[in-house]
Amino acid sequence: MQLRIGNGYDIHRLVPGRALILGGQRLEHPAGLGLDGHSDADVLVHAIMDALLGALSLGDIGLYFPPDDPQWQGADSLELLEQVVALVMERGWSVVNVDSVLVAERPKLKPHIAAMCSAIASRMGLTADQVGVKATTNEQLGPEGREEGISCHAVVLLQKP
Ligand SMILES: Nc1ccn([C@@H]2O[C@H](COP(=O)(O)O)[C@@H](O)[C@H]2O)c(=O)n1
Ligand SMILES: C[C@@]1(CO)OP(=O)(O)OP(=O)(O)OC[C@H]1O
Repeated sequence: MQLRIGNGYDIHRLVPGRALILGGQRLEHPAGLGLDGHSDADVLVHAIMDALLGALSLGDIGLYFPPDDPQWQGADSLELLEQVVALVMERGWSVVNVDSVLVAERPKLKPHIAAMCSAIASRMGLTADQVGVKATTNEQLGPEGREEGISCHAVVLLQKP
């Protein structure tokens, strides 16, 4: 059996007047902020997509969904994730597991983690226990700590018989 590992990272700015969508869940920010981007700016799903592509040296999400292409304006990142998983599966690979960490000062993400795992797992053809989503503050340090943005790191493991 062959194994491949991939890692992904993304960060988006927190701004007024935008929705806050993480792992496909629409959340409320206490200051009414949301994530800016060409798509729905779901940093968690973007980091997972980049980890999947990275595991097979297939480039990054900007290659498949260019940020200057109007086709992806307001895109639902979970739908893009389905397309990236298809690229992986058509090459004979399957996902062993996904792990990720969201860096966000607010809102409290813990109550939403299970829903994020279920939504991501269902779009990836996995069970929720194959998808890890964790959250940490940045202890008020750096851009995430100043609530200028939310970032996410993700890793995936792929296997091929
Ligand atoms: N936006 C967040 C950040 C953190 N959590 C949870 O709180 C725990 C402690 O966070 P620290 O940054 O102080 O280590 C963390 O392990 C998460 O369970 C959260 O729910 N939402
Ligand atoms: C999926 C895309 C599509 O525009 O989303 P964006 O909201 O632009 O987010 P970013 O992580 O900056 O780049 C990835 C893009 O491919």
